Amino acid sequence: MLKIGPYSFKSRLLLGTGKYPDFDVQKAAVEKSQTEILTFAVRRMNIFEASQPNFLENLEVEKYTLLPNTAGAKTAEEAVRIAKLARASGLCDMIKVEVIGCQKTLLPDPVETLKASEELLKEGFIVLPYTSDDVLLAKRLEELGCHAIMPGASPIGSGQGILNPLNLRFIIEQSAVPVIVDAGIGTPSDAAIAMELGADGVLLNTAVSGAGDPVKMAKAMKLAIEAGRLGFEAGRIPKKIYATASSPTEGLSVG
Ligand SMILES: CC(=O)[C@@H](O)[C@H](O)COP(=O)(O)O
Repeated sequence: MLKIGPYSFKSRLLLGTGKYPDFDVQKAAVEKSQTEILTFAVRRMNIFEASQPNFLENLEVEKYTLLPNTAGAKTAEEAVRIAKLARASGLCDMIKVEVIGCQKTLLPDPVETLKASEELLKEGFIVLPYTSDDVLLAKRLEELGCHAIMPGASPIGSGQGILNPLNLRFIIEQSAVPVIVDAGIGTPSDAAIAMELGADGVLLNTAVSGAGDPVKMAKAMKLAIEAGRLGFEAGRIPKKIYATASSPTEGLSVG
C-alpha cells in the first residue's frame, strides 16, 4: 500500500490529466492505468464557474483521489493562494506544491518550494512538494513535515527518464515519508527503474498523454510500476565484475 498522510492507495501510479488528444482517450487511459490519484493544475480548472468547460468532466472523478497542483505559481505566495482556492472549492486537502523557477527548464524554485510547503503545512494541508533531485533539499522538506517528497527524474515533459539515479537512491534511503518520482518519465522502463530504486510511487503525465496509443501506454506504465515494485521487494542480486556460472559443477561427478 502507498500511504500518504491519512490516505492509503493500492496503486502506486499517480497520473496527470492534461494534454490528451481528446476527453475520450483521457478517460480510457485513466481507467486502463488503474490509478487512484489524479493530478491537475488548479489554474486550468474553472472551479467557481460551473457553466464553463471542465477538463475533468468526462472522468468519474468520485472514483479517484484528486491531487490538485499549483502549476503556474512562480512564488510561494502564489502557490499558497492556489492551494487555498482548491481547498475552498471542496477539492482534496492534499496539494502538490509546484513552484517553477525557470520557464525554460521548468525546474522548481527550491527556496519558494520550501517556503510554500512550510506555509501550507501550517494551514493543515497534506503537502507533496515537487522538487529537484537535490538530496539535502529533500531532507529539509521532510523535516518540515511534508507528507511525501516528489523529486523529478528529469525536466517536466522531457521524457528523458532518470538522469541521476544515485541522487534518487540517496533521497529514497534517507526518507521516512513516501518518495514519488515525478516528471520526466518517458518509457515504462524508466518507471520500472524508479520503482526498482525503491521509490514508493511514480507521477507521470506526458509519457501517457503524448504516446502514440495513450491507452496502451497507460497499461504499460501500470504493469511497469508493479513489476518494478515487485523487483524492489524481491531484492536484486549484487552487481559483480566477474562471471559466476549459473550452473555450478562443483561437487558433481560429471563436470
Ligand atoms: C501533471 C503534472 O503534475 C506534471 O507537472 C508532472 O510533473 C508530470 O510530468 P511529466 O509530464 O514529465 O510526466
